[in-house]
Amino acid sequence: MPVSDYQLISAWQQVLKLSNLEAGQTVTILTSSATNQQTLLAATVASQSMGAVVNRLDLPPVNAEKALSRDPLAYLGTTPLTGNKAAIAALKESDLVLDLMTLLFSPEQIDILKGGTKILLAVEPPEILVRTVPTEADRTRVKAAAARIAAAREMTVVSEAGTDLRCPLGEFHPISEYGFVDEPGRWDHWPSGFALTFPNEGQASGRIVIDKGDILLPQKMYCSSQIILTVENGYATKIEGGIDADLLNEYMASFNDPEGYAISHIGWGLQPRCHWSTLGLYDREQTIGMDARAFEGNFLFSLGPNNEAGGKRTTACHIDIPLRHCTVRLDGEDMVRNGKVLDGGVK
Ligand SMILES: O=c1ccc(O)c[nH]1
Repeated sequence: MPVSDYQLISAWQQVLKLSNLEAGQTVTILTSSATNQQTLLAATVASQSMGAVVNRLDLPPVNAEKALSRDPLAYLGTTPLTGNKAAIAALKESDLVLDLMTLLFSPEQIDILKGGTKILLAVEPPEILVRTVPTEADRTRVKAAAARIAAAREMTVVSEAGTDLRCPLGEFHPISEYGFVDEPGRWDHWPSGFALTFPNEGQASGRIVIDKGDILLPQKMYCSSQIILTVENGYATKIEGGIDADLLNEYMASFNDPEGYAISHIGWGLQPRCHWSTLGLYDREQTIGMDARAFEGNFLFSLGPNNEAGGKRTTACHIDIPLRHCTVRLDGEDMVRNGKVLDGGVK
């Protein structure tokens, strides 16, 4: 249901304060044709209320003829910034970019962050943003979980449904997503609340069972039958099951890119204000499904790119798959047990 402009402006002011926005700094709000107009208004007013110099950079949409979905996270890599030197220059000159368009997993985003610019992605509907306004406590939990991942050499995941996955770690640093950008060069996503990393290139192995009720994104569907992934040398070499497996297989085959079958990020959800059931209450195009990615105790894995963490793999195909009822271990210690976050996983 709708939130008032006052509520959304207040939420943006809290996020900008947590992001250490200072008077006189430059904020550039990145928009495109799908940008939520109330979010744009609230981000603009909140930035101005804190004394920032505010710009808006509106870019024409791209990829519509290539993507099979209108979800901005469904077709990654090229963005309206690709080859757009003037736009990139403006963002590099900004202290803070509020991305109301979606740059995720783009080489341009990585390049802009290198110069110290902060980027905050925020494209969920206003009422979801207000419900999931980040807090210092979110940052504390997520960073503690990321520190556990940074110290680990192996993540293993098992479930009663039959998941039995082994991911050697160490090649990539973990990524904390807690909803605000408090350090120069940081990217984050509001809403969020999860820690993730990437398996060492080519080393993930075992089996992943996507069980009934587990979620496929960007399909935005709860599986009604099991999908069994065989994982060898870092790639899903077989995707087997019934109609749900057929839907996933056909969608991924449409990219005609073997790199789309690589295991991408792996981690677990830590956001108590996000819920597994929320996806079923929205039409597909009303949300990008961040409740599904961040709900506390999920095991979130994905297929596709790893350039976000410094890997070489860029592919347009990106599938996020949050699983319930998994046990996630780091070097043999339970972080999440059957879908419940334990002390180690930063309860
Ligand atoms: O915030 C996000 C969203 C999608 C994704 O794959 C990673 N992090």
